[in-house]
Amino acid sequence: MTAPTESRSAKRTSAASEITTPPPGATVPAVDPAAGQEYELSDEVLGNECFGCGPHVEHGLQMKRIGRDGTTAYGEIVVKREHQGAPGLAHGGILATAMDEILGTSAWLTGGRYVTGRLETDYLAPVPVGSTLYLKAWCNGVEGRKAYIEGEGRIGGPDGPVAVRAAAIFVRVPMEHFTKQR
Ligand SMILES: CCCCC/C=C\C/C=C\C/C=C\C/C=C\CCCC(=O)SCCNC(=O)CCNC(=O)[C@H](O)C(C)(C)COP(=O)(O)OP(=O)(O)OC[C@H]1O[C@@H](n2cnc3c(N)ncnc32)[C@H](O)[C@@H]1OP(=O)(O)O
Repeated sequence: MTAPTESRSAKRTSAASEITTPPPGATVPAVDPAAGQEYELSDEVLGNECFGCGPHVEHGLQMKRIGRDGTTAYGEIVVKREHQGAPGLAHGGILATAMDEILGTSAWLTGGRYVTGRLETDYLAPVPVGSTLYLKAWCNGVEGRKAYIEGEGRIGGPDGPVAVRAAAIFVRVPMEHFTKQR
């Protein structure tokens, strides 16, 4: 019989796998003022029908972008009944969506237009319905069209317990990526 071991997620301090860890030489771009402009405009420009951040999407996450520092983005959501999986607890897919939204925000802060290519999520603690999840995401590096972004969600506030961690590759796309589908 083998001795019980600490859970893998408890030992890990980052959600990033080999795939979502930037290669040597990837750099974090200095913030382009134009990217900041997109960010300030985001509620007006995209915050309409977005499930993640649209302020009027009734059962959406209505994530609020509450701050930035360079390419680091801060946000928060309140977990609603409509976001449940197990009774009284947030659905894992909803939490992944919240992470996608805040990580995507950090990617856009690097100065390009990005879509999610790969998203990895670690769930560390259950998130009760009614709680506020405080979200933070930062850029670990950009190489070619790929931005390597990481983040976390904490229950109750910026110093609350970490409930979710995520790491992702966002891929830079031209504007036509969005316009040609319509
Ligand atoms: C999204 C918001 C748009 C609204 C715009 C308006 C205003 C914006 C204002 C503010 C925005 C603020 C925040 C945004 C917030 C949230 C974001 C939510 C994001 C989403 O919810 S977005 C939806 C889900 N997302 C998709 O719908 C993508 C579907 N997909 C594709 O459209 C293609 O698949 C694509 C384009 C990804 C690549 O296709 P492609 O042909 O252009 O390029 P290619 O395949 O060559 O990949 C190039 C390099 O990326 C590597 N690569 C690609 N995929 C990878 C993977 N999975 N794992 C590891 N590496 C990967 C390759 O390995 C290669 O690497 P290398 O260069 O080293 O060879």
